[in-house]
Amino acid sequence: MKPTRFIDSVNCAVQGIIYTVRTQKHMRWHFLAALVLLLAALLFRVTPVEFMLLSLSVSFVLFAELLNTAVETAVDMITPEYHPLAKIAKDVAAGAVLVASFGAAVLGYLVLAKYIFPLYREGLSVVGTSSEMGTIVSVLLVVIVVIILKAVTGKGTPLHGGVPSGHAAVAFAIATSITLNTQEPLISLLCYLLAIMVSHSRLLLRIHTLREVIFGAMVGTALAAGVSTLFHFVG
Ligand SMILES: Nc1ncnc2c1ncn2[C@@H]1O[C@H](COP(=O)(O)OP(=O)(O)OP(=O)(O)O)[C@@H](O)[C@H]1O
Repeated sequence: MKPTRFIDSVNCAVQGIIYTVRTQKHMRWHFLAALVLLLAALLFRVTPVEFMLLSLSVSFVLFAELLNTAVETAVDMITPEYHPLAKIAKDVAAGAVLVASFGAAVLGYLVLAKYIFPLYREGLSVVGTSSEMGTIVSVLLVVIVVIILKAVTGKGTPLHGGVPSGHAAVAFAIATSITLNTQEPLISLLCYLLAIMVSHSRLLLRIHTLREVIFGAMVGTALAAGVSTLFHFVG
């Protein structure tokens, strides 16, 4: 039955939001990100203008995801079978979510960077700045540990498959070493982004499972940070 009262219309709108949260895992991630952003805004006591910008970007992402779900549902109602036009409609709607999310990430970074960076530098000073020698040692150590682990588990070759992912381990070790060498948050962020892309490619090529890649990333990060801490306290 069509709603006639305002309160019934509001109820329908809330039901739409609940349906999206229940059925779309991306919406649940967006809500989680919104919660984290809200807590960060409270914690760092951002200015009213900054809060307004953060709220706008979060609302825009949620708005785009709701529209995406509406488009998907309408398309499924018209044609549950594969259709090139259905694909275009769904891909464009998903593109809208991607653009909104990217914009929110850039805005979140620009607003929160000045609050987070000092804490970030303080945290890094505990581990210490990696020296040239420390960087070389940690990358070599990662390669050796990966080969040993692959030999012990009996799966994969040094460059292909097995536990853990050597590419993920080395990529994360390099990203960690660069982070400790430069102590520059943006450079660090970009390096970890590259490490994630390298790791993701191993999943796409079906050479490693998600677990192997995550384990590799953890081994690489832990060894690079560990070697740097050792050099920091011994040197
Ligand atoms: N009927 C269809 N015809 C052609 N392609 C389709 C059809 N249904 C889905 N697809 C393709 O599959 C993709 C995912 O569509 P789906 O309906 O499964 O959305 P989803 O898994 O909720 O994805 P998201 O919310 O991340 O966009 C679409 O972007 C589209 O490329």
